[in-house]
Amino acid sequence: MTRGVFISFEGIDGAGKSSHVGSLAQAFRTQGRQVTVTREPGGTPLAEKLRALALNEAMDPLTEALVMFAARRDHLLQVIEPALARGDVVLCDRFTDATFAYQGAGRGFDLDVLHGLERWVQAVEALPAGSLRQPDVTLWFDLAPETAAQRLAGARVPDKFESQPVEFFRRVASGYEARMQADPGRFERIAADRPREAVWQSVQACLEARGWLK
Ligand SMILES: Nc1ncnc2c1ncn2[C@@H]1O[C@H](COP(=O)(O)OP(=O)(O)O)[C@@H](O)[C@H]1O
Ligand SMILES: Cc1cn([C@H]2C[C@H](O)[C@@H](COP(=O)(O)OP(=O)(O)O)O2)c(=O)[nH]c1=O
Repeated sequence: MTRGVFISFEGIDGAGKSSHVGSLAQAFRTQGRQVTVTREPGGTPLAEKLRALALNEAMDPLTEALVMFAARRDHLLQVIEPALARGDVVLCDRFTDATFAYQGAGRGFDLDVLHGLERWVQAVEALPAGSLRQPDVTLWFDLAPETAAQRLAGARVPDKFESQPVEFFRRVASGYEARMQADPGRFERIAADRPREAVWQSVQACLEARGWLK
């Protein structure tokens, strides 16, 4: 049976990642793969309710981290694990790196606590004890916060995170950088400051190089 592949998309708000999720799903489907497209926080009825709270209500950083990980646990068990077990390609718009980048680096919340939550939440039955479910590859759309802010201006009504100042997103970007340093083999850094077509070529090239797209 075909092995499932778990691909996450990361980057600061406005980096341009969502534009490529649908194109990648189409590319995999064209090659005969079943694709599950999903997002975090969200992806299940419960996790979508938690998303609405996390994106719209003020809360302290620990509460925010717990809400993100609670949504993630439900999403993993209900959607991601069954899809991987079926052999699907799972395309997930954000995963745990976003919690380290936004709650950890952005809000300054304790990284040790986040590591602890990661260990609890991402231990799943399909993996041996001690291993965690992580994406097979994480596409990090890297863009200067000023450029992302220009792209977002007028594009949509900002939520709680999108209305943060440029300084916040500088910290978030440094959080992504740190996650990449800690697990370089998992990350593909995509230079997102180029026209959409050039960014798309890079996305395809990364997945071809890993043998997942032909
Ligand atoms: N390569 C690009 N160049 C210019 N604008 C872009 C590019 N990619 C996306 N955009 C625009 O930038 C905004 C944010 O893109 P989006 O895909 O929603 O970002 P994200 O999902 O990372 O928050 C949208 O208005 C989108 O049309
Ligand atoms: C998954 C996750 C997202 N977030 C934030 C990042 C984004 O600002 C927001 C939602 O992400 P996203 O779905 O990318 O927003 P949009 O659909 O508006 O492009 O949640 C966290 O703070 N922590 C997390 O763990």
